[in-house]
Amino acid sequence: MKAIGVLSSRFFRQVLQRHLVFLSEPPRFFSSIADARKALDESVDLIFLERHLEDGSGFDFARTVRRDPGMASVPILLVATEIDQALSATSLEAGITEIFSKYELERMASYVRAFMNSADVALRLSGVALVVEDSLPVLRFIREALEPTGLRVETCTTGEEGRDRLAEHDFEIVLVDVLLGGQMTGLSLVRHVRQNAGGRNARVPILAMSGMEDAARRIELLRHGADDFLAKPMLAEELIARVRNMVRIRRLLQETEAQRDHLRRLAMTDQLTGLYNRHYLTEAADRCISEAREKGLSAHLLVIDIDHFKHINDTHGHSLGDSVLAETAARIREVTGANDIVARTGGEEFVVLRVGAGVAGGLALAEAVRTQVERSRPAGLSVTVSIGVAEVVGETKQPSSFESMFKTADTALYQAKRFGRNRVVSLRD
Ligand SMILES: Nc1nc2c(ncn2[C@@H]2O[C@H](COP(=O)(O)OP(=O)(O)OP(=O)(O)O)[C@@H](O)[C@H]2O)c(=O)[nH]1
Repeated sequence: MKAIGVLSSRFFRQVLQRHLVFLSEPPRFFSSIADARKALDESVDLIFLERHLEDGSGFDFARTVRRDPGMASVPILLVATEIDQALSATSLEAGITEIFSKYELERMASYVRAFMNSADVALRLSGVALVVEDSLPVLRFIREALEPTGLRVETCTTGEEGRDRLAEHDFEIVLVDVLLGGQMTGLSLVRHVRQNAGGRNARVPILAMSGMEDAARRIELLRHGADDFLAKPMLAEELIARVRNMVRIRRLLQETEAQRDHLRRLAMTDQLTGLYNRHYLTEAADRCISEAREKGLSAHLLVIDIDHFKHINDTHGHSLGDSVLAETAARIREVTGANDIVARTGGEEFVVLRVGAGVAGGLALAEAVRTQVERSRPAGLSVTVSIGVAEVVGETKQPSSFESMFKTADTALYQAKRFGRNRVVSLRD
């Protein structure tokens, strides 16, 4: 961050510097407009200014800065002893960004910190921008404006070409001209992208551009899914600022969605085993069972309970008990399929719901779980499970629910425990 201070008082320079110690490079100071002008030959990100300078007024210097199109958006911060209406009006007219009293330099430091943060974010642009525009000079102008931000710019001259590129690659942002060379207009390209919901780039930010002062067309574009509109001829600074804002908003949205998905996964998952929890099971199972009924498919619900788990805990400790739970869950996962719902519903109890298996499908699955656990010796221990199965046969179309299937499977489990454990009992729901 390159800052300059155009200030006449040596004492005030020191005061200012003390408030700006967080800058990576200290500001370069000048007391005359003539010297400060020379400094503008190199790039400058921020200017501190006083009203009265050795060889003229600070306002004149601000006007000089603003006449340079490359410096149109550089913040100019005026520090003044007294702020009144006349000073504010002249400052505004001269292009000064903000006025701070010499007695509240902490407020100015906060402004500078916020500006640095936003400049940091701006620096991090990456990815590819697609520009669909049939004028080669405009394409060149956009490329030259955007590439220094870190975006790579891909260009094409017709809507058809744009549509094909959008189907093949992910873009950070799309800039589209309203009138294009081929059959497709900018509007039809915008509609194509937005109508293809769920498709690649369906939610990419779109900035429409046109030289026509046609409000109806602008509204139409925005209605069909363009996010912003820029009139030609464009200012490079405005183009960059809008693109940065759009990309930043999209990233915020993506981050929020990722956090939401993560929280959703956490809310439906059992932390110890990674299986679904009871909350998710009760929500999803009723939906699956009623779908099975409507389609005339069978459904099997298995309630799996580790035998004498209290004894395992008491003998080997709670931590080893946890390992037994996690490994038993992994063994159950090995013999179940991607369409089965597998959950841990309580301490040492697991549930599997399978839809669409044959008549003996539930029993076979339960046997597979039982033998897999027994054979694998979770955590190096001799562990067995008892399993109760509730079966709903497809063709009968009898009404059933998760609650009633769970009750039936629980009754079957109770019988399996009573008959000596390490076995499967199946009952019709
Ligand atoms: N390590 C561990 N133990 C748990 C967890 N949740 C519950 N338990 C323990 O699991 C044990 C369950 O014991 P019981 O319900 O008496 O059943 P059991 O000893 O398996 O006997 P049967 O089911 O009749 O074969 C209790 O000792 C609970 O403290 C857990 O997350 N980790």
